[in-house]
Amino acid sequence: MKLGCIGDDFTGSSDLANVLAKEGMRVTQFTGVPRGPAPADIDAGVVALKSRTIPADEAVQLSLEALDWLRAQGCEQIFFKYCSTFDSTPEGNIGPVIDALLDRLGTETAIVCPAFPATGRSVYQGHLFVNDRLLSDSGMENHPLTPMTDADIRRVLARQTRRGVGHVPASTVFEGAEAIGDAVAAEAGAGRPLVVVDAIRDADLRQIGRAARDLSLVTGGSGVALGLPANHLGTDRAVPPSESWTGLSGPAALLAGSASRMTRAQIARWADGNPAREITADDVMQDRVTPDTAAAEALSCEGTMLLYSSADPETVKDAQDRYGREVVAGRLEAFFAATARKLVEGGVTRLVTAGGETSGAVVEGLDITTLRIGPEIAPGVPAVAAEGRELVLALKSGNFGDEDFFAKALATLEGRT
Ligand SMILES: Nc1ncnc2c1ncn2[C@@H]1O[C@H](COP(=O)(O)OP(=O)(O)OP(=O)(O)O)[C@@H](O)[C@H]1O
Ligand SMILES: O=C(O)[C@@H](O)C(=O)CO
Repeated sequence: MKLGCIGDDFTGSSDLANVLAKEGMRVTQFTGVPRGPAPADIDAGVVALKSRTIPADEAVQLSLEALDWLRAQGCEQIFFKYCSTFDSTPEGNIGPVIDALLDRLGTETAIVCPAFPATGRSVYQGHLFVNDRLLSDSGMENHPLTPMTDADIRRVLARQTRRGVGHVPASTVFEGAEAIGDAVAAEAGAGRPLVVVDAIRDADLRQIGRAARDLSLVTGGSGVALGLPANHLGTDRAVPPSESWTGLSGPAALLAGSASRMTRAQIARWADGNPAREITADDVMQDRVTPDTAAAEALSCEGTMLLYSSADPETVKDAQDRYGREVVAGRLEAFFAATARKLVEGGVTRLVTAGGETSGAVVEGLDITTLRIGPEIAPGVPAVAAEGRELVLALKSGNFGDEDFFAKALATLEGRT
């Protein structure tokens, strides 16, 4: 294995694996740090952690365990994947994890680049945009767990790290890999080794990837991984996942715990003509709906049932105020994990989950250890197959996909691409 990756959530990890697979790498996604060795025939491994919103010291600990395992597998370069909207709290976990990885690697410099133009996320003058909005005005300011109220990534990161934060502006990025490499080195030399690099197009990301060839640690959204496979692979490219994917037919179910704008629009589209059942925070907190009853309803309905807790920001905030943010999130995630288990026991072979935390809870709840990467359903969302099981999934980040994502995902999971 040449490229070792650590993802801070499960949807983000499959987003990254998708980019690497499309660029010709043989990639496997692991749930947490594997106990045994990696398969011998892979170019990249993505260790998916559920570390985005846990306490910073726990995120650091898990990330270091992942790093140690990846280095033991012979990885030459480490990639730390976080969200393209830089989801984090003022305490972290992005800064503390980067600091710890650099310390353990015995090096100082890392690129920081959340840009992912295919999904509208660009970094310009150190500020993160979602389409034509600053991050802080994109809806992310209302995120249930990591509200993002500052679009200046340099400032956000500076609050989380003990290292200096530098910047390479777009004007330098447009000059290409050599200029980027020189500018990164100059920032590091000036005591600012965590270097936020502007990127607005895939072409920029490819140049940044070339410039990062000799860095032990690269960090960012999946976009900046676009340029990395070329550094590691010769002409020996894997068969594209779309060509080897067969999919599975059989019963399906949709589970949505993301409160993001796009997921809510996707739910509205699906619910217009298909079975859909809202699970409120009160339903779960007061045991009015249990995994048994929800799964039984989904398994017995005509068509594919969508179970969703997703709600508008006011409703989510109201539930958080009454029950506590972590408590309600934890109970809902446990509910979806247990429901997924019942659904799979009941014969479901295709499962779509929306929301990073929700997807992480479901994958862990299903005891899936290894995921094979299939074809792309939407930018940032591949179909994936649970190794050794009759189960295919789509783990969708909250804001990814367009309004008819659920229908598209079910078709791709069935092999109808
Ligand atoms: N009705 C609700 N009330 C309170 N909390 C909720 C409600 N519905 C979902 N949540 C919680 O909000 C969190 C949403 O996070 P999740 O990562 O699943 O979605 P997301 O942040 O939109 O996705 P992504 O991280 O991929 O962008 C989860 O912890 C979930 O349990
Ligand atoms: O980078 C992104 O936006 C996604 O892969 C993600 O991490 C959302 O949870």
